[in-house]
Amino acid sequence: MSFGSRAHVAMQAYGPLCVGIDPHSHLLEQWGLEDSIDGLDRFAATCVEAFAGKVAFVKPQSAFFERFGAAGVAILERTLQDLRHTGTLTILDVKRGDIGSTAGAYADAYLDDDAPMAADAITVSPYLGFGSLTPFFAAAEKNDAGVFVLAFTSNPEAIRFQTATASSGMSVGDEVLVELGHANEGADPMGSFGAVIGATVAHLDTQRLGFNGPILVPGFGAQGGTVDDLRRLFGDVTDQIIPSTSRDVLAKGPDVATLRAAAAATNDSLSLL
Ligand SMILES: O=C(O)c1cc(=O)[nH]c(=O)n1[C@@H]1O[C@H](COP(=O)(O)O)[C@@H](O)[C@H]1O
Repeated sequence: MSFGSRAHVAMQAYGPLCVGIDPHSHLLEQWGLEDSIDGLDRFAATCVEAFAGKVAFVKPQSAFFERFGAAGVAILERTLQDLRHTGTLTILDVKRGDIGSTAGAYADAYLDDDAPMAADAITVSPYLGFGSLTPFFAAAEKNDAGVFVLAFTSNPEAIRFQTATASSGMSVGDEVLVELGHANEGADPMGSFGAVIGATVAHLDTQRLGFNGPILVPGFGAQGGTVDDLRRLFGDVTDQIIPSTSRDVLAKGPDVATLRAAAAATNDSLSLL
């Protein structure tokens, strides 16, 4: 089944929430863990225990694993493998993007079903041109995986760049959404090629949101995005959105039941959308 279909099923079963696994050093400390490989290992294993089979999506943030070098990356690999086939889909947050031939190697690393680091979906950056992402789309299609392309990100610096006018006359971010519409054409109930749009964005042209794909919405929670913001920004397409929060839920750890309850409460708050 395609990633878009699997995402649709998971959202129906568990609600739309994505919980990010972002092992910040201050969270490790807050959980009574050392800022070390052993601490990272315990943190990631606790997240898997808390969220596997309980939420639709989990999004490990690669940077927090990479900071420990190869040993950290090995823990990321294990985390992704432990989440496979639990009903919870993995979105590996790596924000990759490069010239096409190199993009192909990144696609092999993360989207090939047999790769040690295989995820259900990854985040990618379109700033080498939307066309440079073709190898990611091809690999995703072949492996029933998904791709989330940065469109309007949650950080305050983004707006000057992503709302700039491209040579097409559209903003850079809108061009990403239009291209995603082409990539998802004909998919039912939802395509596998998504956008990343922050919950903190001031304004969105809702006409551009009908691109028939999932919308990953970080910035919800710790960065200030609220359920009201989701309603304001995504009005007619709230059934496409995957609100994502990391610190807001993770701060409730390390107790597994408390983490689970925090994710469930957040999912409940989203049922009002
Ligand atoms: O691609 C992302 O997930 C992402 C895009 C974006 O626009 N903003 C954003 O915060 N993120 C990621 O989402 C997570 C947000 O974490 P919290 O602010 O703790 O919920 C981090 O891992 C960010 O790297």
